[in-house]
Amino acid sequence: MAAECVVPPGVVHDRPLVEVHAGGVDEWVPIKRVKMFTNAFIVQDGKILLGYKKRGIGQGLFNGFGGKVEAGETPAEAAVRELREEAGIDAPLRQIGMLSFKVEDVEEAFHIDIFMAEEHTGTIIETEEMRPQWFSTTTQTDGDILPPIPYENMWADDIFWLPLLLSKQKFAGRADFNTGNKMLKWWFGKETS
Ligand SMILES: COc1nc(N)nc2c1ncn2[C@H]1C[C@H](O)[C@@H](COP(=O)(O)OP(=O)(O)OP(=O)(O)O)O1
Repeated sequence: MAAECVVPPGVVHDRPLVEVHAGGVDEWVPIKRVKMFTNAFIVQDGKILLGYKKRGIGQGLFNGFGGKVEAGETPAEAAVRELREEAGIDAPLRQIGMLSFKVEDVEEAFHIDIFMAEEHTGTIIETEEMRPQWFSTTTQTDGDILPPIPYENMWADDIFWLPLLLSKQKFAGRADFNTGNKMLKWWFGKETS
């Protein structure tokens, strides 16, 4: 019999999920309030566009392009706006994932809708917030020009779910962090096809 899949509190999903990675301490920290964010990735021609965050949350790390969902916006509208603001481009974004993060001593949990597109229009530019850079999504060979995805310089959760995004599998998950950005407990799952 298949093991029961206990989806953590705060993880919003329409369809059944199967566990892919889980670990850490026994209990989830209770979530009282949630703040909505977006994060968007362009994946095309064997490469992924990431941005080096120059300020604010996640400064000094590479991430997708995104930010807070503003009043009156849908997450999809916010994702398009943030991609344009942070990288100067437009893309036919579609939602591929949902993540919930609770950081110790931060009252509001992060609810982040994750988007991706396989094409874009416009010229990629460096902005006040982000320095965009392409990375290779393929197995490295000596002839590769692009560097591999810099997981060592990204949020600790990314290595658990970014491979699901790259293989276009819908996913959801949660991680609880301490104030030093160390993951205390985590769970990531993908939709059953
Ligand atoms: C805790 O783990 C996280 N992992 C990942 N992969 N991404 C995260 C994590 N925590 C936050 N993020 C993402 C969510 C957003 O895309 C950004 C933060 O957005 P920001 O605060 O920069 O939002 P803006 O509206 O752009 O902010 P400004 O007020 O600076 O314009 O990080």
